[in-house]
This record gives sequence, C-alpha cells and structure tokens, in this order.
Amino acid sequence: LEQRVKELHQLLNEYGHAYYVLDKPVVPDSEYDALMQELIDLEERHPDLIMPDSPTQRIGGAVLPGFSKVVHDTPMLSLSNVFNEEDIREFDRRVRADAGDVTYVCELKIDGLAISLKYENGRFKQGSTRGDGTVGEDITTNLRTIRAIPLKLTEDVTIEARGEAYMPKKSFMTLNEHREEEGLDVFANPRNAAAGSLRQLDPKIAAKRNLSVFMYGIGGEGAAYGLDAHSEALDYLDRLGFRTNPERRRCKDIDEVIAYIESWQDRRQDLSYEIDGIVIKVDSFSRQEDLGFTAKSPRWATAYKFPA
Ligand SMILES: COc1nc2nc(N)nc(N)c2nc1C
Repeated sequence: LEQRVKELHQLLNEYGHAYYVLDKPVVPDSEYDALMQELIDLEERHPDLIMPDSPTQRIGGAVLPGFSKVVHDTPMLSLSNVFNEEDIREFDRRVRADAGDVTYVCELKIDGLAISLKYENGRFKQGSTRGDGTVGEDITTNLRTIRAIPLKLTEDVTIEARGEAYMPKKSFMTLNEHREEEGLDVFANPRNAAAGSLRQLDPKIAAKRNLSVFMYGIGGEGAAYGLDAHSEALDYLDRLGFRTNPERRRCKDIDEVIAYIESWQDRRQDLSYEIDGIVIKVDSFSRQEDLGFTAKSPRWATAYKFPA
C-alpha cells in the first residue's frame, strides 16, 4: 500500500512537472486524472498515508483569517526602467565604466506579480508577495495551488527562488467571461486578475484561477550554490524543478540586446502570457558585485519597457 502511494507520488510529480513546468505532457490528461483519483481514494481510506508534499495536498482546507507578514531575508528590489535605444546605450556605458566589457542576459518581463518561494531541504515551506520590498504577505496556501510551483525539489537544498506569478491570457479571458455572466466586475488586465487571485483568503478560489509562474533568480548570494553567473542560476533552477522562461538569451554586447528587444516588439502578442518589457542583466556575479545597488535597484540590471 505505502509502495503504491510512493509510486503514485513519483508518477504524478513526474507527469505534473512535464505538463505544468515543461509544457510537454507525457501522458494524456485522462491518465493523469485517473492516477490522481486513485491517490485521493487511497488517502481517504488511509489518512495515515497522507504526506504534506503529496500532489493531493495542493489545495489547503481552511479559509485564512488574513495574511501574516513575511520579512524578506534580502530585500526584493525594483528595477530601473529604460524606454528607448538611447537609454539602453546609456545603461551599457555606465555598466562598462565600472565593470568593463560584460555579457548580458535578456529575459522577458512577465506582467504579473513578484513572489518569493522558500524551500528547506528541498521542500516548499513558505511563499510570499514582494510587498514593499522588505515585508511581504505570506500567501503560501495560495501558491501551493499553482501546479507550476514544485512542492518538492529534485535536490534537498535550502534555497529561496524568486519569480513572477501570472495569469495566462486565455485564463484571463475565460475568467472575465464567467464574471460577466455572473454580473461580477471584470478584471482590467491579467496582472490585476493574478494579484486578485493570490489575495484570496480561500485557497479553493486561487486553485481555480489557472495561475502559473516563471522563476527568474535565487534570493541571496547565487555564489553560495557554486554559481558564477545569472545564466547558470537559471539553469540550476531548471534542474531543481522550477519553471523558468525559455526565451531568455545571453547577449555578448548591447547591440545584441537591442536586436533581441526589437525582435520582441511585435512577436510578444503571440505569447500565451502578457509581458510589459525586457529585463537586461549583467550575467557575471562578480561583475554584478562591482556594480552593486542604488537605494532601491540593482545597478547591474534594468528593464526596457515597451510603449504602452
Ligand atoms: C534582479 O531583480 C529582478 N529581476 C527580474 N527579472 C525578471 N525577469 N523580471 C523581473 N520582474 C525582475 N525583477 C527584479 C527586481
């Protein structure tokens, strides 16, 4: 019996990772659903076999009275913005003045809300919003309902991952259609819909909102995991089981960055999620250290914003 439960955990985690994290289903939905139902039945008959990281435990029971506060180990900063090619080249000049020639990483800037996910010995422990950058809200129960967030990592590491929770465009359209039918206010955009969903005190509501995430960094010192560069940190997050955005690109100079940005000017409407810009980051962690931070933003990163 325990053996079958373990086997179901393994299968459901593997199939769930393929479907929700890699967007590459390996079994038909009907097979996944049948295995999930088998595990639900087994756990109902033998509650002693229910483990906290069981795939059935994503939707917590109780409605929360409110959200408790979480003080971030390191502040969740904001990004400076640039709006045109001149700004981008000015950013590059300032970077090279202090750090010399650098390689950049460009990432799509997902139009969602920033979250922090903390894991202890490979198990999801706490998830929170950015809040004011220093203190956020504990939304662990809601984040557990997001299938793209692993409850258990492939390694027993203690780590904090940071990224963006968002609502795909299709889910946003469907949600607003349902709200209109029910005479409820519609959400203005997917970002508001995602934020509103994660601010629900009843996890059953968040669970129905089809939210997803793209993780974009490690909280604290990436070097602590033997990593020398941001691109390596993203590959490490992949290996641990997190969902990262596949459109990221290492650029050897600012001309390549500008070409990458131009390539997304129009292509972005083909994406299944909304982006509001492109984030440009210096790749090497030691070059990032040379550059440091202003009071509220890293000097080694900036966000190019698309015209509204
Ligand atoms: C290093 O700090 C950051 N990195 C980021 N990366 C991406 N892709 N998107 C963001 N919104 C973002 N925001 C911040 C503060």
